Amino acid sequence: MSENVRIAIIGGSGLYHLDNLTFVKHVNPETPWGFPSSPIAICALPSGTQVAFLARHGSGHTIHPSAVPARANIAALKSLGVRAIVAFSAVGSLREEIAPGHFALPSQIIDRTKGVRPASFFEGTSIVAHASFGDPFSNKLVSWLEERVTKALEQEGRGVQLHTNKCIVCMEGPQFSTRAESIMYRQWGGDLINMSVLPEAKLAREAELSYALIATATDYDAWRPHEGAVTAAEVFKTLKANADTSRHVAATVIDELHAEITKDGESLLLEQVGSMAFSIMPRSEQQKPEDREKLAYILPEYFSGEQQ
Ligand SMILES: CSC[C@H]1O[C@H](OP(=O)(O)O)[C@H](O)[C@@H]1O
Ligand SMILES: Nc1ncnc2[nH]cnc12
Repeated sequence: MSENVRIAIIGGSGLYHLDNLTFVKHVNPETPWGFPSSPIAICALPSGTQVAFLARHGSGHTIHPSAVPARANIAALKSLGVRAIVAFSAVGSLREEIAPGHFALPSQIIDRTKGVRPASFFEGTSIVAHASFGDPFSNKLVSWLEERVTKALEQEGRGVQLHTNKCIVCMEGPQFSTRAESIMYRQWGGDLINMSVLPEAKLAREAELSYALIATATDYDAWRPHEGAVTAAEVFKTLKANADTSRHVAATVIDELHAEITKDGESLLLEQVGSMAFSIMPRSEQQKPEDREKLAYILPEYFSGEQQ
């Protein structure tokens, strides 16, 4: 079910719709990994450019971070024709200078999930692949966004600062970290913490989609010695303002991003396209046809048609 939509926005806690854009319709593709978190809203800018919006935890925030159907989400977006994802996430700050209300573009991830989330499209199949993940975000998309998001924040005029080149820790949750863990993550080089960037970023990589995260800080987690540890109530205080700014940022960058990724010739922003060619283990004689069919949903270039 291909729509004429090349960009997706994934909304996290507090960001459940893009009501600053014109709603066109909902689509709800069933993928080989089930249905996405909620129906995907196709929205339009005044120029006519369309964007797919998906609420990570469902539109009523009913899905726990460990239970987000990330494979279905990424597969569904790819099936619509999406090539680049800009994901938003409410995060804790592990650094004094990243205050609640600030935004950040991370460039690295430390994985503290506990192996309970399916993290690969290849899991459970007869096909083995090892995607390259040293640079877990699409560097070109991230640096492209840096300038545009900075401009969008200045234009909004609320004084929201953008931090770049940060490292985000992804923990399992749903409980927040202990003080000891929070201090340890700082020592490891962590700057931000959330419960959602993984496996989302890994799956986007396997599906050859460009993926960047805009982290929106809500709290200082639990590392500050003379301050209380984070509570959900504290997070809620900044969610609405962060969501308003996120909608403004999204609406500001989408047209230019769409033009960039659909321009003639190789777009600089589609650096992931073709990357899985060297990640799939080549001894293909024993690959099961039903597994190839399943994987063709996200990677038709490699798995549809006759086995080589
Ligand atoms: C509501 S606090 C914890 C919750 O918020 C973040 O969600 P998201 O990344 O979808 O914005 C964090 O990752 C946790 O899931
Ligand atoms: N302190 C925190 N830890 C994990 N996820 C979060 N999301 C928002 N704040 C968080």
